[in-house]
Amino acid sequence: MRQNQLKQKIKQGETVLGLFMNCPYPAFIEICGHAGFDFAVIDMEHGPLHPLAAEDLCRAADCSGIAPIVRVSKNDGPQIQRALDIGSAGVQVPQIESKIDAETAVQSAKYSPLGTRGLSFATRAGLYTAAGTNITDKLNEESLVVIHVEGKGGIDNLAEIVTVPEVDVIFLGPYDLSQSIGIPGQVRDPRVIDMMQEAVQTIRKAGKAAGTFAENPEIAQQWIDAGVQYVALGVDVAVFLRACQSLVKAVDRF
Ligand SMILES: C[C@H](O)CC(=O)C(=O)O
Repeated sequence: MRQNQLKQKIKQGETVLGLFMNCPYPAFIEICGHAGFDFAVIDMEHGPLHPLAAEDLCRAADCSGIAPIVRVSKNDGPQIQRALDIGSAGVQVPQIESKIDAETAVQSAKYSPLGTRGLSFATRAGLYTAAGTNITDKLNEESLVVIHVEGKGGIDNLAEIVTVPEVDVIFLGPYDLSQSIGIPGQVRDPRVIDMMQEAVQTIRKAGKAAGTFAENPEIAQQWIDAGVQYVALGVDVAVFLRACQSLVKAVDRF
């Protein structure tokens, strides 16, 4: 899948499946593409990734047609710009609490006239040599903007947040949501699930795509059935941990 096909798929109402990547090893993201994932979230919020490693992950993603999306550590213009300059197909911006937060994220992600993203083509996204050409409209069109609503404040302001143009996906973070209502980590608690289900309806009614995180395929399926289109199924390190645990458990060592 070419990078911009992710956005097309989402716009056509298809469900897309990805996972979070914390590991800097390019082969892992390439393998995820071969496995059939549509996107990988290169996690610069909770992962230990250096920008050079993130750029190599974007490069490796292109080898197997998986769309690399960078999650920045906060709603910060320079970070969002760099994430797109290194060749990601889009950005995920955490902790959006208000309409102004969402507008700020869009401004940082888009070139004029939609935003204030700084312009240099001496970047991977600019193919290093594209100076003098006019591809800002194309890059604006292709870049995917995913915002995280993951606190009670964001949920309270969701009806306004969903009106912001150029936001493609509103990602509900179950862990941060659970923490924001005083039950940290209890992502299967009905209070979290009810809040998320209601949010999915608000997002869909506004014509946006809803996204979320699922720890396993059963939970992913439940959210897909509830109308979530952009599903991050696990985190690379946790997937590796579970695989290691099942190997160790499978051998009888007396
Ligand atoms: C795997 C992610 O960190 C999920 C997330 O953002 C959440 O709050 O949940």
